[in-house]
Amino acid sequence: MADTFRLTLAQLNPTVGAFEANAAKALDAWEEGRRAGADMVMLPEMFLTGYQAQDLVLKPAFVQDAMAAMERLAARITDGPALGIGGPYWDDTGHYNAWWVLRDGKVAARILKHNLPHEDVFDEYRLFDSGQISGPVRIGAARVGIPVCEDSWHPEVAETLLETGAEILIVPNGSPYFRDKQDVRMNVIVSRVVETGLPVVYLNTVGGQDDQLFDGASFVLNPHGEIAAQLPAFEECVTHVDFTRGVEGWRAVPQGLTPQPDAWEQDYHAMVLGLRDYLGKSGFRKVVLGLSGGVDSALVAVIAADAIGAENVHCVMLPSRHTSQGSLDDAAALAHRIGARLDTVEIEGSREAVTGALAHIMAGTEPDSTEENIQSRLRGVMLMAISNKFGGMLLTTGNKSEMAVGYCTIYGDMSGGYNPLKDLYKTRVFETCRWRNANHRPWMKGPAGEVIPTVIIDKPPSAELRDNQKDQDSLPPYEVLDAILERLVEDDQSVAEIVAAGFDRATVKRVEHLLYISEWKRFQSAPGPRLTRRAFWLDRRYPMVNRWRDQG
Ligand SMILES: Nc1ncnc2c1ncn2[C@@H]1O[C@H](COP(=O)(O)OP(=O)(O)OC[C@H]2O[C@@H]([n+]3cccc(C(=O)O)c3)[C@H](O)[C@@H]2O)[C@@H](O)[C@H]1O
Ligand SMILES: Nc1ncnc2c1ncn2[C@@H]1O[C@H](COP(=O)(O)OP(=O)(O)OP(=O)(O)O)[C@@H](O)[C@H]1O
Ligand SMILES: NC(=O)CC[C@H](N)C(=O)O
Repeated sequence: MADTFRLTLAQLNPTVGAFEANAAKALDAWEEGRRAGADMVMLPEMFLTGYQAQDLVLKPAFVQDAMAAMERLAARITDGPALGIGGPYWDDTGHYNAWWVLRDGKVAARILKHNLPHEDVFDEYRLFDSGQISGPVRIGAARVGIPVCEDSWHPEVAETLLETGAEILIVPNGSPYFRDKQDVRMNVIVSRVVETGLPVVYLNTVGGQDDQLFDGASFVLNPHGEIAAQLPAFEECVTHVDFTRGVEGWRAVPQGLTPQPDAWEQDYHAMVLGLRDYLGKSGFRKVVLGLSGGVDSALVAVIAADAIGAENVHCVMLPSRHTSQGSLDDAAALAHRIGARLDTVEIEGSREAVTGALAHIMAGTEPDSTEENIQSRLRGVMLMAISNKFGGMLLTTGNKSEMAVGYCTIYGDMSGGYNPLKDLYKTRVFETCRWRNANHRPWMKGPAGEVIPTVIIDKPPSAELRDNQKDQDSLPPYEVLDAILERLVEDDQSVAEIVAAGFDRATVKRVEHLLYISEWKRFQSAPGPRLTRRAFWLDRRYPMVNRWRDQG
């Protein structure tokens, strides 16, 4: 019997619901594997339907369609390697998240996911039944055991596979990104390697789906934890891994390891890919955004230029009487540096028209945030008109600090279809601008160099909705605000714990209050790429009506 086994890893980007396009990608990878003499070509979890398909997999017509597409794909897998690919499977016993092994024109095996994730962004108890643990499958000279994603996060499935004769573990994944997740995965898989003494192949999906990013970064570990292959993060890649059998069993032949990005590059790439895929997969090619001369819209414009090319980014400066010359100059400099179109639309005339029309109702009242918000909403009206007319999606720019405390105007600057900064705290916005000015990568479509003028990064943030307004008039300094928010949101700390860590109690209570009273705003906010374990959406599901406050 041959003592070699060649596995093709297809770290590819599917689109939810695009069965034929996903099957075509799988088939291309299979052809590539066949040309390379592979024994098996492997695609990620639920690749045929795209992941996560959420409640679509509760719909009989969707699953029937997917299973029919799978049978059609199977019929084409002849005279070549086996093809492993994820897709739903329903029978009389239940509804499963399955990984299908196609060979010789038919379905050779279906591996049913046993452990269903039901934390953070996952709700698979609601969507699937837990499958019986399947035994290993013989492919060429090797018996492969197949834990499906979450199955590899617990010892049980891998142990059973070892006991039933598995020689190599291959894990198809739909593992969504959060910052430094790769370290978490590596620790999990090292545990499986240590427990079983088997080589483990970890293949992840790549691409954006709504708010979630799948970062690829697939890898292969040999017994004793040696990394034999490391694929790129956030990029598609098809590669072949050879295994040879020696006296100690199968080992992957080590190959070149793609360097992995640091946390700043990970987040930046996640924001770029998240935007590119959200636009591309929803059928958009262009964006429009309000460019204020401030740091948030500057970073969003650069992310957009990197995602879809500056020629597809339409920046609009919408000055009011409170807009400083500095803001006008800074917006112009930014647009010039990235090479994007910049138009100017004055809002002063329409502001006067709106306040005039309301004058008889507002008579006797004092100016307050009402008048400030009208400016913000007029910008939304103008920008949405440009979006409607020319077809670019409006990007909104509120960072995580602002979204957390509701420091943004509903139906005003919150207007827009996607928000690249939604999960990035303001202190990280500044740092990310500096990182992008100092770094350029081949996957960035925008220009290299100092694309964001340092004056934009260094000046005190201002909404410029009234004269001499600064964010710090309404909010604690961002270093303090973000530190408190991180403890409240990411770490679920109590008020007492935060105060014990040295923060002023009144400030902590104020931030807690603002966080809770703006839940409704976030409910109505645009989606954005998930960068942390606690993004505002599926990771953190809080009620909008909530009178509880931490008394600590
Ligand atoms: N629980 C709830 N469910 C449903 N609606 C609720 C609500 N609580 C208040 N509301 C409604 O929300 C309204 C208040 O919210 P909203 O109209 O957004 O206005 P509001 O939050 O009062 O003011 C906007 C804030 O965002 C700041 N800001 C910062 C940066 C940029 C920008 C910008 O616009 O460019 C703005 C601005 O300085 C101001 O502090 C109320 O009139 C009330 O009707
Ligand atoms: N004068 C303006 N021209 C164009 N867009 C504007 C203008 N002012 C605000 N906006 C839009 O509204 C968003 C909220 O901006 P604002 O300046 O009020 O607060 P910010 O959070 O400091 O954002 P930024 O750092 O981008 O200025 C901006 O990012 C921008 O998209
Ligand atoms: N799709 C899954 O089963 C996810 C498993 C695991 N919790 C992860 O995030 O990678």
